[in-house]
Amino acid sequence: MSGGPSVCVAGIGAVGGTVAAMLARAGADVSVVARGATLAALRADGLTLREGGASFTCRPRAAEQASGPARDLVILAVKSHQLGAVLPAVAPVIGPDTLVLPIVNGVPWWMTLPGPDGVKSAYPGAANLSAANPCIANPCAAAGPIVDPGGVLAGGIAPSAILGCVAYVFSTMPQPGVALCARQPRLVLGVAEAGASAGYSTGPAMAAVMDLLRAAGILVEHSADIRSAVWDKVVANLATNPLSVVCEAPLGQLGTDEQTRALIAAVAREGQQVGAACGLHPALAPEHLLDMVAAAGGHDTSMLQDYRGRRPLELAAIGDSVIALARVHGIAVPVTQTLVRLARFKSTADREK
Ligand SMILES: NC(=O)C1=CN([C@@H]2O[C@H](COP(=O)(O)OP(=O)(O)OC[C@H]3O[C@@H](n4cnc5c(N)ncnc54)[C@H](OP(=O)(O)O)[C@@H]3O)[C@@H](O)[C@H]2O)C=CC1
Ligand SMILES: CC(C)(CO)C(=O)C(=O)O
Repeated sequence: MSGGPSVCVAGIGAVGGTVAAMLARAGADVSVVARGATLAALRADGLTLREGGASFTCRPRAAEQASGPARDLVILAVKSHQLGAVLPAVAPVIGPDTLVLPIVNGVPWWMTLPGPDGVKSAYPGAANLSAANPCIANPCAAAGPIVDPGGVLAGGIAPSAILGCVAYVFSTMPQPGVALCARQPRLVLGVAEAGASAGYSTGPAMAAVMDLLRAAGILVEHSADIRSAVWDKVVANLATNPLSVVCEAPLGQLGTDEQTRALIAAVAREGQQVGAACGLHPALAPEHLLDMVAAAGGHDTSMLQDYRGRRPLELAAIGDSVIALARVHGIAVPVTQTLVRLARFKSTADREK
């Protein structure tokens, strides 16, 4: 990345709106991909970020389809199940030197996870990936088809371009084009693909992205084991997001009530067992997770925001993928399954009314 970095942010909701505005405020050349009411609001009134008592408005170039020269950085900030559909809108600005930063919850499509036999199985992108990149020996066999149906993402984004990312963000979008950020966003970044040790050179470019994000006011950490860092966040979301929908309660309430604390701890333990069986090293102790949840106060999880907005829930990447991996490894996850089922029932039943 040289000169002024150019960034395209796809998905201007709570997270994309926050990050795009922070980058624009720091002087980056920001363009955005948006649609519908959000696109109309961006064109009419620009993008506004509210944090603390402050408000900042910028006017990034906004379109349904990105165009122009390849960008230094493309940020994907849509729900996991929306990634496949948004990819064609940003593909024209992903060049050979573009880095792609997905700020997305759940088990990521790029994550390599061996099955119990350590052998790759029928993951749709597996054949292509392995031919293009011999380092990807064991794509996430059980979760791949769930988080990347048809292998669209695996086939469309070079593994070496992807920056692994874990997002600790507390944002909402109360009206189209207006992002509300409750506390300073924190991102953990790491080389996503399995081939770091085999000559991929995302290191210096990743450092430039980290500097850019820091200059924008985001807390940025590096993880040498991004897959385990991702798993900690998967577990946190698994333990709180479906439960937040079932209870229709903000995080702080879930983290202080004895009944819901017991459920959070039970799901966290199940999720950690699955991660450990996948060869990961989850480090987030259930007690620490409970403290974090209790400290989150009145914030609604992104899944509860979707439920309240009558939008589909991100249950595939956050719930189904973990349940599928548990099945492959022969691990029982009864509390997780129950909460995922209840959240799905509740959201589907409500949307059908
Ligand atoms: N909100 C939060 O605080 C946190 C969220 N996350 C994760 O970050 C990711 C993004 O979440 P969040 O920002 O909350 O989600 P939002 O639903 O608020 O934002 C997603 C945005 O992407 C847009 N979008 C989706 N598909 C397309 C498309 N094809 N073309 C153009 N725009 C599109 C949506 O538009 P439309 O409204 O038209 O569908 C929406 O504006 C998720 O994985 C979430 O779990 C992680 C940490 C915290
Ligand atoms: C729990 C939280 C807010 C943490 O960043 C999150 O990831 C979400 O809302 O989905």
